[in-house]
Amino acid sequence: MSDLSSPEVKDAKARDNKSRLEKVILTSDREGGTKSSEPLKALLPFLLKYPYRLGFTALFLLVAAFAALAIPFFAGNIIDEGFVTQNLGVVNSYSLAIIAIAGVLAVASAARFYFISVIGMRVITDIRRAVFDHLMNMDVVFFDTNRTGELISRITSDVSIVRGALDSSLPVVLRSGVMLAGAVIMMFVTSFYLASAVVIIIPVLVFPVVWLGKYIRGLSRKQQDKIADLAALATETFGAIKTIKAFTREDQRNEEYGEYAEASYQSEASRLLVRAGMIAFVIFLTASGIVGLIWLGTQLVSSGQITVGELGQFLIYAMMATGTLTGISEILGTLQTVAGATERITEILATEPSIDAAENPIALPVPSPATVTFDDVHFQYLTREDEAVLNGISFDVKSGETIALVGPSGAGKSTVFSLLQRFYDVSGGSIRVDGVDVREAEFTELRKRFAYVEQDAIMFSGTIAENIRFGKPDASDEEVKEAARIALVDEFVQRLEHGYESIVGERGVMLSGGQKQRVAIARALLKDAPILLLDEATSALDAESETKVQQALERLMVGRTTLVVAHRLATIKNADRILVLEGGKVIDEGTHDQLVEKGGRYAELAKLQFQQ
Ligand SMILES: Nc1ncnc2c1ncn2[C@@H]1O[C@H](COP(=O)(O)OP(=O)(O)OP(=O)(O)O)[C@@H](O)[C@H]1O
Repeated sequence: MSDLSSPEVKDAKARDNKSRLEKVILTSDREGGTKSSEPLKALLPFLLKYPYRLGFTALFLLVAAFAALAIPFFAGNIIDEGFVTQNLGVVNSYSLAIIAIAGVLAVASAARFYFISVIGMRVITDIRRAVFDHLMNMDVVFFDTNRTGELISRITSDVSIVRGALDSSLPVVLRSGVMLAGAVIMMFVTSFYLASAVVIIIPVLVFPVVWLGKYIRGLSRKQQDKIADLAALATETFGAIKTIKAFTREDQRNEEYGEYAEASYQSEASRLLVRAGMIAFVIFLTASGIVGLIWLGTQLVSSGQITVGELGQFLIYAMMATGTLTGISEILGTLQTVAGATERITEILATEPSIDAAENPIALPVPSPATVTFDDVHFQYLTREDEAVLNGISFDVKSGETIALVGPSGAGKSTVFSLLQRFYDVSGGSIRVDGVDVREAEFTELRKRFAYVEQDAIMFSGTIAENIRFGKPDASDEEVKEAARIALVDEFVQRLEHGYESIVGERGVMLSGGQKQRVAIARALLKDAPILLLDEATSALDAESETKVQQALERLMVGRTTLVVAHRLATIKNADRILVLEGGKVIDEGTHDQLVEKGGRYAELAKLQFQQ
């Protein structure tokens, strides 16, 4: 104890807690976004997984670009030979050549479109799966800290933005890049003098475009953050719709949503304004450049330095080049949005669990002795460092014993369950399950030892059968029905039109509180774990439901070691031992009768809590 309270130890622990907490917090929420200028690079590993498809895309891209570049060359020759020298035979063959090239261009463009769109969708699917997989492996602290709606927004809205870019912007950028290079080369081949004039204009266009692009990226990031705020607010609101209606808070929620939506609109409007300015700038400069070229070209034609056909040919190449520049400038704006979105997605991938898996896990003994030991356990939540929830708790639960945890609200009873399943790590002391420190055991193996019945029975959208089968995915229909029968689910299912195939609704809204609890008990029965963690519901059920749930629970407890956060006198009386928790410590221990006789804190609590 003395070690734990020394200032050095406390400092070291505070530092350790801070670094563990930082690992799970999304960067943008921590410091308003990273300043890294290259979040798009994070997409590369996802793209490079498909070298063949990329190869085909590049091939068709080049074929299409060459075909497009060849057309003006023949067109120039048609002008010179057809108009100027009136050689109509050559015009015919050039025309046929142009049609053949157009055919190649058409096929190559279609193939390029197909390959690149499919890669885009493939990459997006991979990203979505990688992010969800990562989230599934994050610990409870992560979900305590980050808003659900925000996470949903990142894996839907942000991922869609990246998808849009891979689908439409990336092909244009690649195509424009190749076309620009090809057009510039052909311009030099056609007229070195005129091409040099163009090369002077390009940087004047490119620099402001790049500079504005960076500015737009900041704005896009802000816009996406605002959308995440919207999603977070909506998710919370829909999840609490009854409370909101009961407290008649619809207007307030509407107002808040309106504020966020307007803020999102404002930041998008400023981004669009900058982009619009950028487009105007580029169009004006390119148009002026073309006029300048025509003027210069006409001088060269009249002085006989180039032919009319060459000037026509050159102008088509110049327009192609400036056309691609206009496209690129628009897309640079889009790419900045994508960079913002990619950043928000990769931030999720960069988070790490605050709890480390055991490096060399120790196997839990088989068969399970079903024992639990708390040895001087200290604990505070990382997110609330100054509040010690458990302050040196020690107790043993023997095989087959039923232990009731009682204590005032906030005493840390549910926390004991979270620690047992290693949702959080203890700050001091140790917890052993079946003789093995929970930090040394493998997560899945440890969690298989427990059947956890939560205070609010959690239901998943789907049927009653699916909800029960959650306890053992490979259970046969017979096993599901058997569990349902023991947990007294069968009784009410019989009365439903679709029986076990009845839909429970989102979060089980179509079932009553007592029915949900019985489904949760059937689920736990099916899991058939050796240790039962039971967080009894505090919400009052009617007498009949209460009795049914109680009966179902008693059947579930048979032959299992049970730890129960008890709110019912019946449970308390049946317990082998009661642990009284208060101020983060076990302040008393014994059977109900012993503790009542003692007349201490338990007697007071019992009087208040279990009078009825
Ligand atoms: N995820 C969390 N993050 C931070 N603090 C938490 C978290 N969960 C619980 N706490 C705090 O830890 C303390 C113990 O909570 P716990 O839920 O274990 O109490 P309890 O004894 O089960 O209470 P009740 O009987 O009201 O359910 C409380 O002060 C609570 O505010």
